[in-house]
Amino acid sequence: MREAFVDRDILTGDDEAGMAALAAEVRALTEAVVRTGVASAEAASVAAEVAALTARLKATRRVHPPYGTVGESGMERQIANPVTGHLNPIAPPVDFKVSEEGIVRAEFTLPTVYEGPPTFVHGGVSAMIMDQVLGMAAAATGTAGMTATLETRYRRPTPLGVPLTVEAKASRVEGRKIYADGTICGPDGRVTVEASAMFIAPQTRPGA
Ligand SMILES: CCCCCCCCCC(=O)SCCNC(=O)CCNC(=O)[C@H](O)C(C)(C)COP(=O)(O)OP(=O)(O)OC[C@H]1O[C@@H](n2cnc3c(N)ncnc32)[C@H](O)[C@@H]1OP(=O)(O)O
Repeated sequence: MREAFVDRDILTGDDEAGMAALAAEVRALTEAVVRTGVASAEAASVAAEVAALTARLKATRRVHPPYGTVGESGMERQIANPVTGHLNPIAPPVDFKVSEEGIVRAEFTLPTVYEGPPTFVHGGVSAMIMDQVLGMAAAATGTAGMTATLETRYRRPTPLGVPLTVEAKASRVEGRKIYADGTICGPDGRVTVEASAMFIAPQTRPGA
């Protein structure tokens, strides 16, 4: 996976904060779009203004999304990650903390833009969040890998607009394979989603 980390611009301090503020506004815009009740003429007028803003941002483009400065983990931070990335408007974003025991945990609330069944979270969104938290739990063993398998068991509908808890931990490492399990719980503490995944670490090249 190391190759994925080369040739990235690294944002620091004010630059990262400015881009995060932009992403937060676009996130709010996205939620406003799916819930707005304005007439179509007003929607068309707003669309023209948004197109002008998009053109301003496209005036300068990076080859790849940037990373943030190296965190306490010693790893570059993927600030445009679609789950955790403050720079990515499609990320909720979810702020994970990793304990010394390797438990990865976050509390988060998902707005309407992630709706699947009426008033509940889309199952693919839950799977995406689980993939991320399980991957981070695997990485907490000291070895990150690519998701090879991801099994989700949807026990109950996951509600929108209320605090949810997600948690994961690696269960074992077998050679290049790292196994992890996790859950999403509703505000009542009951499990809504269980997931298990297996990650495969990159093959070590001779001399690498
Ligand atoms: C702090 C950082 C936190 C990061 C969190 C990130 C979370 C998000 C992670 C992702 O979303 S990654 C994106 C989704 N996953 C992919 O796109 C993976 C696509 N698949 C691949 O790239 C390769 O198939 C893979 C790297 C998974 C494996 O390729 P390899 O060439 O390294 O595997 P290889 O053929 O050498 O097989 C090694 C072992 O794994 C087994 N294996 C390989 N792929 C498998 C698979 N898909 N399912 C089950 N077993 C698999 C294979 O049978 C074999 O078992 P044995 O050693 O027991 O013989």
